[in-house]
Amino acid sequence: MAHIRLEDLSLSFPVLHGGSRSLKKTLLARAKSTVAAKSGAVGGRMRVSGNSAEVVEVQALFNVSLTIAEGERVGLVGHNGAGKSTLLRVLAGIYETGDGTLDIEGDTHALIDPNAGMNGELTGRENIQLFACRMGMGRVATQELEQDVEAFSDLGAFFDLPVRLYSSGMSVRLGFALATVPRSRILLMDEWFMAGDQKFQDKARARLESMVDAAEILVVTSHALSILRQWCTRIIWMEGGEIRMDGPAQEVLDAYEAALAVTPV
Ligand SMILES: Nc1ncnc2c1ncn2[C@@H]1O[C@H](COP(=O)(O)OP(=O)(O)OP(=O)(O)O)[C@@H](O)[C@H]1O
Repeated sequence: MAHIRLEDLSLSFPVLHGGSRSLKKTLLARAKSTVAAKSGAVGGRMRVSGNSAEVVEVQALFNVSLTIAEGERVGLVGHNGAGKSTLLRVLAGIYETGDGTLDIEGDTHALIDPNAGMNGELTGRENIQLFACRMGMGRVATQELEQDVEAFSDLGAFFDLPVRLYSSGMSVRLGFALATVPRSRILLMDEWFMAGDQKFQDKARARLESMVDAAEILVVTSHALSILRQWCTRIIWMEGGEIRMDGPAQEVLDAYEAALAVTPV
């Protein structure tokens, strides 16, 4: 049975080294008042590193423990910098779990970066062929993948031009079409996957929904609460790197929306 278990995970990023004393003082003073402001906060906690007084670090996650069982569709909500994307990256294995433990049963697929693995000098088609080669796919499977991505991304002649010439929206089309091909038991998804122009978004939504239906566990981060209400059975509300509330989707989203209504953003 697929599951995710995370115990006492804390993760911080160094953001300022040495010298700049006045900047360090300003950052720490600001951080103190931001954390105190609770739901109106932005970003993780800032503190002077325990190892070196010369390093200021952002505590992106702090003592996070959770268990996600098969069949659960979990949405992550919270203010900007609350730690949602960092948590998603930990679950995807992109960040190491320095403190704490992570136990995952089931293969994961992370829809986090639309341009992951893309080479700007190669054309869209060549990038797809390179991906197929890395995945050890045979000739027929590669051709099918190429046709699928070409049709879905709808890039016309640009499919055969170098990716560095694409607009950001065109890159999203190619990245999305490719990233949504593999199927896995655990699907981790950042909200940019719901972006794009309206025509593409409608097509993308249908493709995503079939992926979500096929996955055994979904963890998605989004500020689009209507999508979370539609897709999720459970919501984890993050605040300053910690879990503020975790429970049934409707209950947590109602509480979150009520907090947003009384807190100027
Ligand atoms: N690579 C990094 N280096 C330094 N600090 C980082 C890095 N990634 C994230 N942070 C910091 O960690 C904290 C949590 O960031 P994270 O991206 O997880 O927030 P988020 O909840 O996804 O925010 P948003 O809703 O704005 O996308 C923030 O204070 C951010 O500044």
